[in-house]
Amino acid sequence: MRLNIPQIPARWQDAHAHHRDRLERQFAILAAWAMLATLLAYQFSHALRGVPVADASGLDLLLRAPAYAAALVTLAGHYTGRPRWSAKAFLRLMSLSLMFTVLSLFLLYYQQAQAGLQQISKGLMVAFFGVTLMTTRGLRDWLLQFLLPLLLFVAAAGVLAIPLTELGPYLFGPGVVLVVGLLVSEALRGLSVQQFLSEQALKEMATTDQLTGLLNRHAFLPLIRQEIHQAERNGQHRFSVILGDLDHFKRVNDRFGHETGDRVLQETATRIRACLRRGDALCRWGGEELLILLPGTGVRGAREVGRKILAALADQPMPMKDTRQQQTISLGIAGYRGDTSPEALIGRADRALYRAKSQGRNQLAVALAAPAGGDAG
Ligand SMILES: Nc1nc2c(ncn2[C@@H]2O[C@H](COP(=O)(O)OP(=O)(O)OP(=O)(O)O)[C@@H](O)[C@H]2O)c(=O)[nH]1
Repeated sequence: MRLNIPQIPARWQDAHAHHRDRLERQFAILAAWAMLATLLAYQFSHALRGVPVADASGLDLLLRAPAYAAALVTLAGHYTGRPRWSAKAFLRLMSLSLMFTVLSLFLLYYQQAQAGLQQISKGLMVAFFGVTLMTTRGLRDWLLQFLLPLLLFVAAAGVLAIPLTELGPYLFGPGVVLVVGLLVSEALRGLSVQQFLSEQALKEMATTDQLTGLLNRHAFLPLIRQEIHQAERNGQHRFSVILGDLDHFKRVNDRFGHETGDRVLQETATRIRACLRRGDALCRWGGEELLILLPGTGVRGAREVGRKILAALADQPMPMKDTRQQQTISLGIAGYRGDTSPEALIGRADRALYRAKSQGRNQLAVALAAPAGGDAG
C-alpha cells in the first residue's frame, strides 16, 4: 500500500537504510514495552472485563507465550546486545507472534467460552492496530504479517469445524481497525521519508560543492583527520593526499567564457573520479583546485594514481565551445609522514604542487618528508 511516498534517490539508499534501521530500532523498543504491558493487562483482567478464563489447564497461557517471548527477546536484544538481529527482524518477530497469540486465543475462546467473544474481539482490535504500526515496510510486510497469519487462521477454523460466517461479526471491528491502522502506518512512513529527504538534502548542501557535486573542504578535513588518528594508533597505516590544480585555467575562462570553464571543472571531476577507488575521497578544495585522499595508499601508489589522472586529462581533449582543447593538470603528492594536522600535510602537497607548476605543468611532484620539528615541501 502506497500513499504517494517519494522515492529515495539511489545515492541515498545506504543512508536511508541506516536512518530507517535507527527509527525501527527505537520503535521496536517502544512496541516491545507496549506489548508486554498490554499482554499483562489482558492476562490479569478477565474478571474486570467479564471474560471467563478459557482454559484452566493453562492452554490460554501457553498461547500467549510466543508474544511474551518475542517482546522479551526484543528487549533483551536492545539492552544486552544479544541477539544481534536487525530491528526489522525484531519487529517481524513481535508482530507475527502477536498475530499468532490473538488469533489462536480467539479460536480457543470461541470453542470453550463463547460468552467472552465480544471482549476478545476488542483485544483483536488492539492487537491489529499495534501490528499495523509495526508493518513499516509496505505491501510485502503487510502480506507477511497479516495475510499469512489470517490464512492460517482460516485454515485452523476449517480444521476445528468452526463456520467462518459465525466469526464474521466478531472480526468486522478488527478488520476496520486493520485498514485504519494501515493508513496511519503508511502516513507515518511517508512523514519519515519526507523528513529523511529534507535532512539529507540539507546535509548534502552543507557538505558538497554545488558545481561539481564533490565534497567541499568542510566535509573533507574530518576525513583526513580520521586518517591521521588511525595512522597515529596503527604505525602500519599509510595514506596519501594529492592536490591538483588545472593548468592555465584563467585562459579557458578568458577565451571561452565562465560557463565553459564550469563545464571543464565538472568534466575534470568526472575523469578524476574514474581514476579512483571506491574508498578514495575527492574534494573541491578551492576554485580550480581539487584534493584527493587515498586511504591505505603510500607514495608509490599515489604516484601511480597521479600518472593515471595526468593521462586521463591530457590524452583526451575536452569540449570547449565549438572546439576540443587539451586541458592539463599539475599535481602535488604528499604521503603521510607523521604530520600532526591536515593543514601540515596539505601544506606539503601544496609546495610539491608549486614545484610541479614551476617545472613546466602537466606533471606531478612528490613532497619531501617533514623534517623533525617542521615540514618541508
Ligand atoms: N569557470 C570557473 N572558473 C573558476 C572557478 N573557480 C576559479 N576559477 C578560475 O580559475 C582561474 C585560476 O587562475 P589562476 O590562479 O591565475 O591560475 P591558472 O590560470 O590556472 O594558471 P596556473 O594555475 O598557474 O596554471 C581564475 O580565472 C578563476 O576565475 C569556477 O568555479 N568556475
